[in-house]
Amino acid sequence: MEIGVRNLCKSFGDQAVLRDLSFTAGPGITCVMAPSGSGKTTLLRILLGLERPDSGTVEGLTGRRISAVFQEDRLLEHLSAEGNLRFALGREYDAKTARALLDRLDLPDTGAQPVREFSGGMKRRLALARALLAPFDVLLLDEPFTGLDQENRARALAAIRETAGVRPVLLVTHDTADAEGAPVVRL
Ligand SMILES: Nc1ncnc2c1ncn2[C@@H]1O[C@H](COP(=O)(O)OP(=O)(O)OP(=O)(O)O)[C@@H](O)[C@H]1O
Repeated sequence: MEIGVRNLCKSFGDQAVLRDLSFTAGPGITCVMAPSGSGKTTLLRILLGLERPDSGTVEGLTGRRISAVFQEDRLLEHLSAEGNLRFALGREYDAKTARALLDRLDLPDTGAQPVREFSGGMKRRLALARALLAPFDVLLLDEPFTGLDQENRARALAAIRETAGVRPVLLVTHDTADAEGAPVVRL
């Protein structure tokens, strides 16, 4: 399956944010390179159906389950790692599957410790784990490696690649290193 973005335009007042943006995202990772303020959040909000474009269309998302890592972690700070995953995944939560992924992401067992006591990188990895554990057809990742060192970035990228398989992933970043051979779309 693929996502087709066709001639997307979006302005706020007289500020054109997306100007005739077109691209196709096929199986696996497509990197969206976006300098700050270039409209990446606006693009993701349009893909999530939270914002309407002025013109243009998005193909391939109707009826699809989208899982996302947002620019902010959007975790429940008073809950533990497990509490966050249980809350988000409901009946889909499986302790063994979750632990295996958290191990892959190098997130140790933090027991009942609330997320507010986590480091930024730990929160980011938990947000990524939550997105990867949810059932999805399409994955939208907004700078998922923020706060991760090289080693953990590589682990996270490998986990994303393996989990997504042939399902489309839009990996939004301003770091060229994140592309690693994936097709690149520039905003
Ligand atoms: N609802 C809105 N009303 C008015 N202007 C907006 C709105 N949303 C975004 N903008 C403007 O559109 C431009 C692009 O915003 P957007 O958040 O999409 O960029 P971004 O690439 O995600 O930026 P950053 O990487 O800094 O988060 C910005 O100049 C922003 O001020």
